[in-house]
Amino acid sequence: MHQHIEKLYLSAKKEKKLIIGLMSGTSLDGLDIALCEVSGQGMNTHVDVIKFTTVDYDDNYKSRVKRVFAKRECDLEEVTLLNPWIGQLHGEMVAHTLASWGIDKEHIDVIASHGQTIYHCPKTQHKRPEYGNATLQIGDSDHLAVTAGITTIGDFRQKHIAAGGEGAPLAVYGDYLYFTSHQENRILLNMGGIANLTYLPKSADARAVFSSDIGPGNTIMDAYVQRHFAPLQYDKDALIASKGTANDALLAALCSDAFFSLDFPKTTGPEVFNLDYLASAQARSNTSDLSHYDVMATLVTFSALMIAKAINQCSEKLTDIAVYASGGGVHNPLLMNMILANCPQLSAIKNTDSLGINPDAKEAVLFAILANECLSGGQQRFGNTEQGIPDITMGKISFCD
Ligand SMILES: Nc1ncnc2c1ncn2[C@@H]1O[C@H](COP(=O)(O)OP(=O)(O)OP(=O)(O)O)[C@@H](O)[C@H]1O
Ligand SMILES: CC(=O)N[C@H]1[C@@H]2OC[C@@H](O2)[C@@H](O)[C@@H]1O[C@H](C)C(=O)O
Repeated sequence: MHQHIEKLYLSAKKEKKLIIGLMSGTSLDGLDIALCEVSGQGMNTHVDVIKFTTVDYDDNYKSRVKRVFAKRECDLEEVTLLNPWIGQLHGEMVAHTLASWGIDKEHIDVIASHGQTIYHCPKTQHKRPEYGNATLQIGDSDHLAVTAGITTIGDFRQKHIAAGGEGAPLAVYGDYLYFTSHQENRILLNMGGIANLTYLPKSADARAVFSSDIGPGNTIMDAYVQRHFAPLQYDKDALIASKGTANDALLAALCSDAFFSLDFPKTTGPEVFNLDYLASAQARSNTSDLSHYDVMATLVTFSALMIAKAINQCSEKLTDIAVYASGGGVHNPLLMNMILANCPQLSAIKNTDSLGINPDAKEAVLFAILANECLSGGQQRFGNTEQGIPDITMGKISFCD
């Protein structure tokens, strides 16, 4: 037997594994690295996040990725060069982080790598009947594995599409396995660049759960701040938006996109919700001369209203429901207060800290759970392909030499 297959086989049988979950999201802020001790599988999965950090991307990374990120047209040579370059960079980031934690790579069973999404394109978006759903993550895991010297499981989204899904949100798998409660109905809300939610009724009926993207979380706000308030990268603590007033006409134009009328589950990305989307809404609503502060106030209201609408749609069927938030949006007080104000059935929105997972680490933990399922799971049945949850094992395995 090949030594790597044998090592993986032994890892798969272990009671507890050390898995590094990696997430590089649509905000391009940094690489989230979660060192997780994972035990069990399926509904018996247990995760302890032993260490967590975000390694910030420098301007060089951001500007290189932005040349191709969410762009319909770009230089194909650039994409080809970025694919190994990001994989190597992520490998170096993991190696440096492990060294700073004083942890030997030999103790790590596998890395679970999301890669960097550069284009997401479900059928509802491209509307070309000859093609199916599609998404592209780069930062190839062979390069990551060789650089870090650790077996890496990556490219999780393609199997989801191959089995009939849109390649996202994959959150439903981890959320169902880790956050399902028999005591309360839950919504897990994540607000990164794009906001999404997972609906987890306490019946724990796998055919009733689903995850769906909602629309923008921070992505348009971040892009606007980067263009008009450089060198700021985002509206820290909503200091900019708090100085403005939301404009009703612009808000109505922003909320009118057909995406918001589609049923759950659905997916989207910065390919749709970007500065061009904002400019078009401003042109249609005659609000192109609004102050930057008023635009920011409108954008945060837009995100909050669409998120609240999605929560309200989920809670229609259930009277008591608890919402647990994660992602960088939890740090935006204006966003959080506006969501709560528009969900009259909720007395509070907690964050996933209260369920044992740091809200900034949650997506990286998800990929550690998916890697654990790839190695030791595979028995969980959702019976729910039409809700975007095919019963599949995701991830491709890259050995380190
Ligand atoms: N203190 C803060 N105040 C306001 N916003 C904040 C704060 N901290 C983080 N954010 C927002 O959170 C964003 C990062 O969120 P996160 O890391 O969850 O995104 P991501 O994982 O890249 O996105 P996605 O989940 O869509 O892939 C920042 O770009 C910023 O907009
Ligand atoms: C294609 C892609 O990278 N989508 C991301 C993005 O970021 C949030 C939202 O859009 C979600 O659908 C997804 O990530 C999370 C981790 C998911 O798949 O659940």
